[in-house]
Amino acid sequence: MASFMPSMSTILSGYASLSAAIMLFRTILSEMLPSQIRNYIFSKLSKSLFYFSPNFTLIVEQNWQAASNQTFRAVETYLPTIIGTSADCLLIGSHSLVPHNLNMRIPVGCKTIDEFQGMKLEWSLHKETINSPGSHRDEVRYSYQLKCKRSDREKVMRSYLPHIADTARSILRRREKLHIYTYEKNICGWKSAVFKHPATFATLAMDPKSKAKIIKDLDTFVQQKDFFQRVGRTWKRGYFLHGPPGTGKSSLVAAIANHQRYNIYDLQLQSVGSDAELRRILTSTTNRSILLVEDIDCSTKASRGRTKIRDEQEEPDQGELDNRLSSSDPGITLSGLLNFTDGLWSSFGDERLIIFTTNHKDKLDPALLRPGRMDLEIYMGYCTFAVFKQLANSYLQIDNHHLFAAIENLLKEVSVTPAEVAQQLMMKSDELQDILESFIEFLKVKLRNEIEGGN
Ligand SMILES: Nc1ncnc2c1ncn2[C@@H]1O[C@H](COP(=O)(O)OP(=O)(O)OP(=O)(O)O)[C@@H](O)[C@H]1O
Repeated sequence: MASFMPSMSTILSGYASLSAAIMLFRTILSEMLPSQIRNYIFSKLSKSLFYFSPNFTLIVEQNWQAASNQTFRAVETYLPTIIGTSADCLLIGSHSLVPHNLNMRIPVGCKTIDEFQGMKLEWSLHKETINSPGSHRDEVRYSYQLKCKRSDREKVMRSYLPHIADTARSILRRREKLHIYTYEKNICGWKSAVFKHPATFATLAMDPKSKAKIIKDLDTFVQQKDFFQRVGRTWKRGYFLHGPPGTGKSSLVAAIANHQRYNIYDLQLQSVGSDAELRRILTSTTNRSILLVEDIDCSTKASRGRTKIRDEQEEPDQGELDNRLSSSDPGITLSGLLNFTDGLWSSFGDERLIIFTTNHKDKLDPALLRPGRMDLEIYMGYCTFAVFKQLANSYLQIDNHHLFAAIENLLKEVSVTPAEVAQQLMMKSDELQDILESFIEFLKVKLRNEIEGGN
């Protein structure tokens, strides 16, 4: 046994040779190699050594308890900011040919290293295809994996993950591109497109007091996180927009999205088969977004059913209403809809707006508009003189004109929508006088038709 043991002098001489070799190697590196090559070798060496040391893995899946996982979203937003030379492969793409406008992500199976407060953190993206029984379509799920040293685990949880959440939040707040999502029944999910609607509160013509009230409401809402938490309510707000077609309801939604920098989930309730499907769809929406249900009067069995029921009896109880609405044909029930404004909707998500629009408020079930359900009711009406002046300022860049008095008088008598006024003011002529005279003529004809139609 002793014969296999090296002697002390052998160990010492071996140690001396190794030290000399390391010193020589370091001298060669620092004196003979340029600093860039030196740094490159050190970074490769430390990266290789690091690969052997991580022994703790954190997994961030796309969904968390049946809803979209906000940590996944934060990581997805954060990683492009740290992808540097350490990534072995990159996924790139863009929505325009503007130089420097490339988006970067790590592709599935590739790795990138982040450094934070002296820790090395290795990220990778993974994909899993799940064959759900009874469904003809495979489900694809993504997850991020974070590998680090076990000894760094506490620091990762305490400092690194909050750092990712903070960075992602501030990126999302000044996100350049907004998206509009529409629900596609055939893929059972949301399909996104870049949202580029130019409407803003500056271009939207509406009663100045109402406009100021909405802007104040929105600005207050974003600052109320602590308030909602304190009073035990979900951080959400509901707006109900109504008025005739062409009065700017969609433009107002776009102005709100641009003001808040919120994505829009545009939900056509007709495309949703059942309350269960509605719940699934809604839990896959993200925070800081608008859930938009346009033309709610013609999109639910809730509103259609009500008319039928109203003919039969005055106040059906909720259970009866559900049964009637769901027994024959599938679709969303009134209670399903109310569940996402009050019940279910209140139980998940942060910083969300829900907006219903209709051209026919009178066709809606009053239960939808009961106090406490929608926080703000906004009427978008026919063009008043104040609204006309805003449109004239936008389209013609004028604040006054001697023909304004005639227009003011006519607008008191004619029902004309801002969309119609905008169309008239876009008339192709260099002469302001021609445009306004032609607009006056348009109003007179409309007035004549209204009078004749009324007789
Ligand atoms: N209040 C307004 N301010 C500025 N432009 C407006 C306004 N209302 C309408 N417009 C112009 O008319 C177009 C159509 O308006 P918009 O679609 O917003 O009306 P709407 O009330 O949503 O109509 P609908 O009920 O038919 O969907 C807009 O793209 C915009 O150019």
